[in-house]
Amino acid sequence: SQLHTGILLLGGTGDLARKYLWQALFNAYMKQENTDGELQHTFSIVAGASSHANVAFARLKDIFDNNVMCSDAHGSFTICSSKKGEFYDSVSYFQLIGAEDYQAMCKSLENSFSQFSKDTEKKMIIYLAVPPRVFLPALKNIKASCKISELGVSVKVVLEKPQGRNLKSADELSDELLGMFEEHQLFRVDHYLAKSLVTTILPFRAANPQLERILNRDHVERVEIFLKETVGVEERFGFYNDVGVIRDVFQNHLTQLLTLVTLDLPANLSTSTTSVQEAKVRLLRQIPRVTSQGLLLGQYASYAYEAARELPDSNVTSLVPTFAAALVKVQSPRWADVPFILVSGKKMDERSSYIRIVFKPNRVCVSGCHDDYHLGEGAGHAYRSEVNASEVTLNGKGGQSPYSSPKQLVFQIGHGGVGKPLISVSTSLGKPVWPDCLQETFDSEVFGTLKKYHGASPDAFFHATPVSQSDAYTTVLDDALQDRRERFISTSELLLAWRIWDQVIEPSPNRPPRIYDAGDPAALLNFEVKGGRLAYTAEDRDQDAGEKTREGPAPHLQHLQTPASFLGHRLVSGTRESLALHLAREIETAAEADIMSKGVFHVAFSGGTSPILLWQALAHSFASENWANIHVWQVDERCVHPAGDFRSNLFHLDRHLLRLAGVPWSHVHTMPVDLAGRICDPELQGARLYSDSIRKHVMNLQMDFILLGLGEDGHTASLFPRSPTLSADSETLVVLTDSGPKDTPSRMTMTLPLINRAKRVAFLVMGSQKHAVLEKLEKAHSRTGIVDELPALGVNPVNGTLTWYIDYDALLANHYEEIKR
Ligand SMILES: O=P(O)(O)OC[C@H]1O[C@@H](O)[C@H](O)[C@@H](O)[C@@H]1O
Repeated sequence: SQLHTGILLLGGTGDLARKYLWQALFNAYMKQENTDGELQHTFSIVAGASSHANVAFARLKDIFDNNVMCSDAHGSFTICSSKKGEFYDSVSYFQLIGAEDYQAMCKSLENSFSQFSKDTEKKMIIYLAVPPRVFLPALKNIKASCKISELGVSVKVVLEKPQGRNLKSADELSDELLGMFEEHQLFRVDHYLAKSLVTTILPFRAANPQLERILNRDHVERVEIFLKETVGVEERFGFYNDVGVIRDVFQNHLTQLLTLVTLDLPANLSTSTTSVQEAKVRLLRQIPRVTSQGLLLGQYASYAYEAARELPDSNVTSLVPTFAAALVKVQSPRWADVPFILVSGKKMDERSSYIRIVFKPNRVCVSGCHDDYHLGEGAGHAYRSEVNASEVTLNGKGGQSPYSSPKQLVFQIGHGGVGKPLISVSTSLGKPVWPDCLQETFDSEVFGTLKKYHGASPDAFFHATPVSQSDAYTTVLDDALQDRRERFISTSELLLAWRIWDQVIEPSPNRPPRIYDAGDPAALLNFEVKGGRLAYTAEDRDQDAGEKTREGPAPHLQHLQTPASFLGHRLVSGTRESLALHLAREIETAAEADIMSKGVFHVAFSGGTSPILLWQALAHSFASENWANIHVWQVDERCVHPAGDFRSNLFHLDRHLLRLAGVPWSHVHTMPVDLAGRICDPELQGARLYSDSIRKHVMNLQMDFILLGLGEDGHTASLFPRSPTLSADSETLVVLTDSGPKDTPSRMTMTLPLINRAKRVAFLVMGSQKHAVLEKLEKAHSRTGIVDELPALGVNPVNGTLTWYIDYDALLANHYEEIKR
């Protein structure tokens, strides 16, 4: 008999298709080639996207050259290479924009199906690897234009995430989809379910009834489900900034993993296709919604800085979480009160994804307790069913006590320093039965030099690795081709999973994420489970360990000797993130001292992208009661409408500091560049008005802290080379200037005499593009009359201090790049 499958891949030139789907399609194509079975299975493949065919084919060619590979599994390399050519030639492409494009595409599909006889079974897969806003319009067009069901073709739709933004929108989307297709035609992908190790979880459980008997509240202390990544958002800001970590991985991957270890096993796993989905639905119904008490959020320190470059128009970056930890409960007789701790983050100390089931200690230790397992501080206590002492350590391997490890069952899904995905069972739990899909393993290839694995020696476990190491998308496609639904998400599952996260999904200024440094050397994210709550263990400020790492270079740079001064003034250097945290800390200390002695602190900020990290650090760590005594000023401002123009310094200051920190508006002194809608009109004397405010509020015209930046041409504030404003007399505090780069708005700026009266002045200089100008300053600074060329050299506080904060990129440029490598 014969089977023909037409695959329509929408988003065929996109990121997902490039990274995974074309390879998976090619694997499926080769698999059919290698099968000598009776069934003759042929494919036709149509790709669709919004780009013009010329552009699309160039991309497809590039994908086939660089991303689609022949491997050992494909047999002879020469044959495989020629098959790859054949496969590529068989792909047709359609630019899909309007209805007529869909009609042309459908015609071609219909033609390819009509070539087959009545006896041929015909199937079609519509794979939607496109942003969700395209799902419905694309499907409606296909429904309207393609008459394939009339040709006896059965249709399946494969959908990627995210499906909705919250419960309501997911519900609406599902309604629309179910208006067009039957439930059994919808294949919602969660690629985690198709990871090789994850596919073995249920068979492993079924093969081990003795373990199944202890997978319950009487025996399980807690379950940790972790997905830690070392990468940041990279080139995906457009997607991620709208989504955040909870929508990105909690609602789907982590929730799904939770169901796999907790669902009641269906009686016969292999015979039923829907019973796993049904068991998951029963389980999901027993999970109460996650509340804000059970949730911690974080954002890596350079996120807003990077996002501001990628998405200059967005104003929500400050609250988007890139890290979260959540406490989930399953209110069933089997699992009630067991804490499920779900954690995921970008830019973490290691890449690792796993489910770790920690069993309760079952012995009472009276003496020699150092050999016994315990969770928290103080040995000697034994059986502990409460979780209030369980601290979850995110920084460093496994975060165990120095004592011997607990009994545990670990599903190491990926990475974590081990060479293969593994199921690992503490030897003290007895030897498990490995079903056919797993094979026992213990070799140096797996553990390399790793001494500790989830807090114990690797040989304290029995380990097995999946026999099949297929990549997830190959499995996804294979399942869809074979109509296997158990690893896809049903509509009920999807909606129940959204329900769990619905209350905590929207970022809120009342719950700003904690800012952490990449890799979190200060262990700022470790937390405790206290009753029904999660709480960070480390204070954001005042912690010794944190202090050290914030001030010193990152570990791999410890041998890096940087000078202690620059141009005769104090120099602080570090990575971009550590520098921002350090400077924030110094501003806080200065503010606390001044508020204590005179009740007020006047700080003036420059604009640009460099201070964003600093503002973030200040907004999230600075005690809110202090803001009541702080006045915020602007060093300079561009002549644009401040409210909606991202060129405005105030716009960024507001987005990353003022609105988050709750600075009282009466203390925010914005430069009056917009008076009654007239922008920097000299007649209205905005500069004089700002000078008057300074005279009114600031004793002796002495600002307590002025933050300056440095331009590549040597400018600072808005004092540009060869500008008449450089020779302002000591009574002129603020001026309008149009001496900046051509074609940019003119500006309002503080003058050198005002800046030089300040108590503390800081230059913040970040990025390798600033290296050359720093060298220029060094060479020129002892020359006289140079300020006109390099205005930054005119900054010399008369009675105050000057500190240079320069990040490694700016200070060391290429040399730093080499060291990092
Ligand atoms: O562990 P994997 O397979 O690399 O998957 C993790 C990825 O999963 C994706 O679904 C998320 O959108 C990404 O943000 C995340 O990086």
